[in-house]
Amino acid sequence: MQSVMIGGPHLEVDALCILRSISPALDPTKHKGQAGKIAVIGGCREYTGAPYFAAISALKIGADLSHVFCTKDAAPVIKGYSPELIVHPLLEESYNIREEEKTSISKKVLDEVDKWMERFDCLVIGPGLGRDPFLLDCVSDIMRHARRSNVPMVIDGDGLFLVTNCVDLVKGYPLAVLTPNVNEYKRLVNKVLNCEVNDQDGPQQLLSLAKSIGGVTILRKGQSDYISDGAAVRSVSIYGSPRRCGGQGDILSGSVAVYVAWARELVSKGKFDANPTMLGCIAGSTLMRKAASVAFADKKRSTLTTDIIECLGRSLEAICPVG
Ligand SMILES: NC(=O)C1=CN([C@@H]2O[C@H](COP(=O)(O)OP(=O)(O)OC[C@H]3O[C@@H](n4cnc5c(N)ncnc54)[C@H](O)[C@@H]3O)[C@@H](O)[C@H]2O)[C@@H](O)CC1
Ligand SMILES: Nc1ncnc2c1ncn2[C@@H]1O[C@H](COP(=O)(O)OP(=O)(O)OP(=O)(O)O)[C@@H](O)[C@H]1O
Ligand SMILES: [Mg+2]
Repeated sequence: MQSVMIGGPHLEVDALCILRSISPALDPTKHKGQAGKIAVIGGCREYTGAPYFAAISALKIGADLSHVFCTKDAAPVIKGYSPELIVHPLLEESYNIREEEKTSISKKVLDEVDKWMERFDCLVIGPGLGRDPFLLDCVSDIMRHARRSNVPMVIDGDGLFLVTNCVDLVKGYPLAVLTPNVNEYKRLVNKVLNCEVNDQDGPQQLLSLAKSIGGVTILRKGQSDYISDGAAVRSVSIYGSPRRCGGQGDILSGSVAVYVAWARELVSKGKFDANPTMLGCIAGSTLMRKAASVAFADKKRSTLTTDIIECLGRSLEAICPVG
């Protein structure tokens, strides 16, 4: 069993070693699906880019199948971005339904999503989800079902808005990963720890937050990404770019989802002695930051999220050649 050193007394980890150890070889004996099946739950009338960014990033990193569960308005738009994605127009927003049909529709949404649930190796909940109360209630039920099926879930974007207002959805669930940005982290600390973010001892506060929620892994995004499961704290500072265009967190959520799925399989086979969600966050963050640096080297100030997505493949190849 390879007990990968995921950081000594200091917090920085050997991120490249972990990324190489988790990235699977392309095994000719494997069949479609075995390299990972990811589902993004997000995409509404207001946002269609974020779920696309998360889902296509998962595919470009190496998942075999990438699904998007979104609202009927968002589906044709996201389908139009790419034939590679399997887009399910199943979610509903309040403006589109009558009060008296809410119960039947939320049951129908849950039944439809549930038909797929067991097949997924990791969910990404929140990119471009929006904040419609009815939609968020349906997603809450989907999360409860995912927990019962032991499906890992990366919570990002408006999924963090949902979880911050209802922490019990992830409380005590070790397969939950939260990926807050600066705003989302501040709101989570305010709500759960009932205090302000204190960067005098940021890692300790992050560890307390993860411990207080119980079991979850939190990836606090920033100039360095800090990661804690309530037991340990690690950081990833390698690579990265000074460009802060919107959408990079969506790439990260798709990247972490694939790596959590791959790490979980290796840990279940006894090949690693570490928390798969910690490993997945370290690897997912490293690859996203490498791709951002490669894209920035080329596009500089005009670097966009779509440029970074196009650099995912060559960035992984540079670190972990497919041979
Ligand atoms: N191209 C796209 O489609 C993109 C869509 N995105 C999606 O946009 C949505 C919002 O993401 P952001 O990164 O902008 O979210 P933020 O939480 O950083 O900010 C959203 C806005 O809402 C406010 N806000 C958020 N939560 C609040 C709360 N609880 N109380 C009061 N004000 C609050 C913030 O101050 C800010 O003005 C997410 O679903 C995200 O996935 C982003 O990922 C960027 C790219
Ligand atoms: N100041 C920074 N310097 C270098 N890299 C950064 C910096 N801030 C964030 N990052 C990197 O960019 C990634 C995305 O973080 P960001 O804070 O942009 O997420 P976000 O706001 O959720 O993005 P999105 O617009 O997709 O919602 C992080 O994983 C982190 O590695
Ligand atoms: Mg975000």
